[in-house]
Amino acid sequence: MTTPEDFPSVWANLVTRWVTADADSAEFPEITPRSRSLLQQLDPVVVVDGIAVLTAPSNWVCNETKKKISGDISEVLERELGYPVTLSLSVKERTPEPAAERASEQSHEQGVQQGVQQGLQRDSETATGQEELRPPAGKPSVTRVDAPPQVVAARQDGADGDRRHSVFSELPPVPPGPVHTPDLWENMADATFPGPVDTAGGAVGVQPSVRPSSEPPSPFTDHSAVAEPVTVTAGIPVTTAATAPAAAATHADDENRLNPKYTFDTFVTGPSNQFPAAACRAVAENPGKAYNPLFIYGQPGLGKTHLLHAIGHYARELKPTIRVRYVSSEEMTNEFINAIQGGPLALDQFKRNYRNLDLLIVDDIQFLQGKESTQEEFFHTFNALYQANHQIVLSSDRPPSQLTTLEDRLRTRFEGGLTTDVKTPDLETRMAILAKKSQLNGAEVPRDVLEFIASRNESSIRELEGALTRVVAYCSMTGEPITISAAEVVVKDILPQDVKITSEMVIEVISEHFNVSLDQLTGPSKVRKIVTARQFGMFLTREYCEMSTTKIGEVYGGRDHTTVMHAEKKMRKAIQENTVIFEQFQELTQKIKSRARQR
Ligand SMILES: Nc1ncnc2c1ncn2[C@@H]1O[C@H](COP(=O)(O)OP(=O)(O)OP(=O)(O)O)[C@@H](O)[C@H]1O
Repeated sequence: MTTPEDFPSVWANLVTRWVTADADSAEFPEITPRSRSLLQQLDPVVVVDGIAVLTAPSNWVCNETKKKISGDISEVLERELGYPVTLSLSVKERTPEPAAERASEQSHEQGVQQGVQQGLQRDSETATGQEELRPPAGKPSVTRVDAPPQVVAARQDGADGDRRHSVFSELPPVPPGPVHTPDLWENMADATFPGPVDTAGGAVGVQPSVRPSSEPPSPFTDHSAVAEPVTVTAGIPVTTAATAPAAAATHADDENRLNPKYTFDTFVTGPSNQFPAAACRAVAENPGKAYNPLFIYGQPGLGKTHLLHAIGHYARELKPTIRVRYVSSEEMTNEFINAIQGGPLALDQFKRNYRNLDLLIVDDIQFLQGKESTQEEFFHTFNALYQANHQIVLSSDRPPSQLTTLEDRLRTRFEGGLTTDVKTPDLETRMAILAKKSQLNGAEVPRDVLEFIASRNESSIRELEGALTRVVAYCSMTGEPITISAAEVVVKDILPQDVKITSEMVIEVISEHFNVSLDQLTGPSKVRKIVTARQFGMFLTREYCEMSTTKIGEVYGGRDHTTVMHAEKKMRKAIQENTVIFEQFQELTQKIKSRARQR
């Protein structure tokens, strides 16, 4: 396996073979003289968790490479390394004084850091019409982890899992001091997330969204807040809240990432979720003592994320100094890669961020599957927190026993506490949830309309919320009162029961409707029509296919999950604000659903 250390030599060897290969070589795609020159100007930095980081000497080289040979590079690297690779390409920063060697190193590191961040957060590229960089169409973006050198060394020790040294195992102790800092949300909620939006007399609210990597779309949600990876400064082992230092504690509350709308107060309980909700409350009341770890699983869209955030809020309400952090496993992986790029200080800081917590909440842990080095680090973080009686809460779309490609030692840890599942809610509960959502968003929706919507789908609250939003938006736009007949117009084709929609069906309909090919949808084109079609496709897939943003990104040409999140956010907003888009959306939905019924 290629380690991050090996990557520069692997790259050098690859480039040499490629540029000297015959035009009809079976091993390498044909390369033009210009592409050859581009290739030779790239510097390899690292490959971690399936992301290969390269830097270019200038913007021009960077952009040309993205345009001309990024697909070929991914393909060739994938063959060479034996697993799918996503490219992260950035411009190597220049230092003003060439003699200042250290300055140059630092700026190179910054460039690398940016490179990883750019690679991992590509939604802004889509937003601004810049080039995207991705592996060839149909290839997954990040599926495999190369262990960092330290981790590999630890494995070669042959020590067992518990006693293995992690890359972060030898770190300085924490100096004492208080930990509480003001809640970022308290200060930022208004600025970041608009309040209820009144559309023509209606009451369509816009909720905050803070789930950076795999946030399920709420129909009232503005997904503009894609969280940035964290960059901090020094590393420490686990300590108790009472002894942690002020200086070291700035991160915990600022970075807790709790969505203010997801509390126990806004969570509706019923037979389907009573037990997990009670377990979550117990954990918030007695972190580290009640059930540790608490593992919640269930189908997408049934409220796991909501419960996870609620634990964090309630725990902080009961004990304001508690250090809490909510993170998705994808975000954690991204931070880990950034930390590796940042060198020892950043790695130490990464460790501090996680091991200095009293309550660590990790959502969608299934995405850790296949990411070996992140798993390795998480294993040590888990042990450190657990041994210090600090609480860990995890969620997944499946029980630990079905996380088949997760390392056994991690799976065993997950199974060591309380495992509980959120089930599909009954009609009463679904109605109560919709009523709560309407009330929270200031929309007055009659009970019979709530029942009508709630009875159309039982497997995803997210989908029901989507239908509710559309009904409210439709009535606002047309000035009609919210009645069953108005709801029927909107909902009849978007929530038919017993119809399974696949991403392939969505793509077929999108291709026909916009007259774009599959290659165009999954390719790099930035032509407006194709971008619109692609964004509609991603959004509709997210709405109807119960697929994570990561999986959807893979289907659409190996794009990053943040690109999908961006598309979702944009479409959701457009549907609520623009009648033409709303109608287009209705039409597409109708076509997709009727295609699904024909199969
Ligand atoms: N019991 C409930 N009470 C109130 N809202 C709920 C409830 N269950 C689900 N929801 C709402 O449904 C939406 C989707 O829920 P959530 O994101 O928590 O699902 P999830 O199970 O984490 O999905 P995924 O597995 O895709 O991450 C959210 O807006 C959430 O507030």
